[in-house]
Amino acid sequence: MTATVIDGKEFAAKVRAQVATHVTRLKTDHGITPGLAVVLVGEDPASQVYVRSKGKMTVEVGMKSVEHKLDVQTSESDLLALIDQLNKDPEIHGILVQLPLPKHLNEELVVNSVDPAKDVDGFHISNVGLLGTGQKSMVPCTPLGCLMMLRDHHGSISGMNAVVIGRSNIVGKPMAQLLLNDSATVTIAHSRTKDLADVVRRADIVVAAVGRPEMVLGDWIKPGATVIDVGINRLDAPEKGEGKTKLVGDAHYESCAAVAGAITPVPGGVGPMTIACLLANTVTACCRANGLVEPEGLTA
Ligand SMILES: Nc1nc(=O)c2c([nH]1)NC[C@@H]1CN(c3ccc(C(=O)N[C@@H](CCC(=O)O)C(=O)O)cc3)C=[N+]21
Repeated sequence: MTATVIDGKEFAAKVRAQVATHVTRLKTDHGITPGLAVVLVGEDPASQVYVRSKGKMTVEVGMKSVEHKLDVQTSESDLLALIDQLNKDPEIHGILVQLPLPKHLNEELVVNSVDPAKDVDGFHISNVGLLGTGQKSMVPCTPLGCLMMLRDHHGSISGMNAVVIGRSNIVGKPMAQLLLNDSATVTIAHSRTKDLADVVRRADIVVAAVGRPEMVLGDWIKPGATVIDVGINRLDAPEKGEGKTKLVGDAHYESCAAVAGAITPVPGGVGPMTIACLLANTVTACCRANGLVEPEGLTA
């Protein structure tokens, strides 16, 4: 069997088009422009590229984009003061603090200082608790994007066996909660799981989010299963020329695609959906802030 490729790039473009429609409606019917603020501390080149592409797409869907680039040595109190200012700013509906932060800053404290209603990353402890109890919350962008692709591909995932590999607060844990809320049978596995290959072989849905390049192999995959590859690993690619690099996922694409029923590629899979969901979350936050009906299909 050769897997159906789930095209995250195409799907993300559709999600962004839906977002744009809602932005237009908010502007023309209510005179409101959703605004997203992104805070970047330090000058990590990969983060800068990512922040730029977010800013561009935010503007493309008609929203207001604000970028705050702070020096790598910014103090915690200065960062918290900026977050406080953004929390109070009525033109800002979503706030994202790019992670990881430089070592001298307390990430938990910073994340929990964002107004939960503007927490478009869904990392605030209130949103984590709401998601964990099946209540309305802001949902982390990467898992939300994965859920949208799974729902689209399968219609319903109720009763399916899902194995999430990885237990991070950013992907693994919220992914498991979302799958559970959709009535999948969920196993959270990780690098220390005993007989990991055998655990994965039972899965109808495999979400690979361990952060180890090409770790999940084709012979771990149940024939016909769906593989969602969250990993984005940049590896040296001397075969492409000196100094060249390539992106690979946490799943070994060729061997998995030979067995799976469906698979997301890297690049062009989960990554673009993450950004689309960030924009979707900003519209959702804007609607909730203004007591308006929130868009269907853009939330969990
Ligand atoms: N508070 C916070 N929220 C985040 O959501 C967050 C963050 N911090 N820190 C950094 C990571 C990284 N991240 C990516 C999103 C999309 C692509 C993406 O679209 N990647 C393209 C490839 C891009 C390329 O070619 O390099 C793809 O997979 O097709 C990548 C990386 C969000 N992050």
